[in-house]
Amino acid sequence: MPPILELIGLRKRFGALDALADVSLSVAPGELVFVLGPSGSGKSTMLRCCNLLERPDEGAVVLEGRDIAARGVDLDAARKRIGMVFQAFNLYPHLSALANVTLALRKALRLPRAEAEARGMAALDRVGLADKARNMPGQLSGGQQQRVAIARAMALEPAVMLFDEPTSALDPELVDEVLAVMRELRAAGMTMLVVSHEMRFARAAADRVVFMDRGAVVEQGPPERIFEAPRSERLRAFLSRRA
Ligand SMILES: Nc1ncnc2c1ncn2[C@@H]1O[C@H](COP(=O)(O)OP(=O)(O)OP(=O)(O)O)[C@@H](O)[C@H]1O
Repeated sequence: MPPILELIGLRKRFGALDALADVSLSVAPGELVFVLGPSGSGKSTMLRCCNLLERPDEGAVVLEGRDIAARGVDLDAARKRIGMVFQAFNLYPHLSALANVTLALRKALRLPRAEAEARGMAALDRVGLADKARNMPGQLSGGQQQRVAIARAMALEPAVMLFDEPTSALDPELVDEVLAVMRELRAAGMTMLVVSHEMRFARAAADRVVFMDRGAVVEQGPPERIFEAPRSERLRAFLSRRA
């Protein structure tokens, strides 16, 4: 099957720093690719290049067969195909859980209110929060807020979902409920690119683990190979620091 998302030769500099040195990565439909690496290795920058929140200096971001990093591409249209979930949930505090989800549907997809609400309720139901639809974010736990953010991204029915440290802002006891929702999404066939430090999740749910260091993909493979038989010295050192 052709990749749904392909990064080809991405480079990104911030001043003198090569945040991405030459990153290529392809993600197959339905695949969950887990990205790990030390702080500052370029994981977030790579993820943000996928939806052009950062514009790469060089390289292509091929989404569903089209380079969306090329000049003249309608970025709004391309971004509707990519959902993103951030470490900070970024919900509007003055809008209910349902309104946070439907706002994107009404603005981005221009759905009529009734249709947006029906789709929004279905998305909240999938993350187990149908009964909290009318709650304001302040009336939800951090884990519940992140599940609303996942519902918001998912409701757009994107081709790919990007997760940037989705559980890092959560109290430890709330992490599992968010990871469980992500596992269900994967089981439902969603294509996911996940930057996280949750190694347990990588072992249990990733199809492939990608190790980045100093702006480059150093090593990648199935989780059991990456964790049990790392090949590069840099990955071995990284894993031993985290053991
Ligand atoms: N907007 C920016 N301006 C300048 N430097 C930046 C910018 N964004 C990222 N960087 C730098 O680029 C490098 C890669 O950052 P990035 O956030 O992609 O790393 P990361 O692997 O996601 O790190 P972490 O695990 O700490 O989130 C870092 O040295 C960072 O300081």
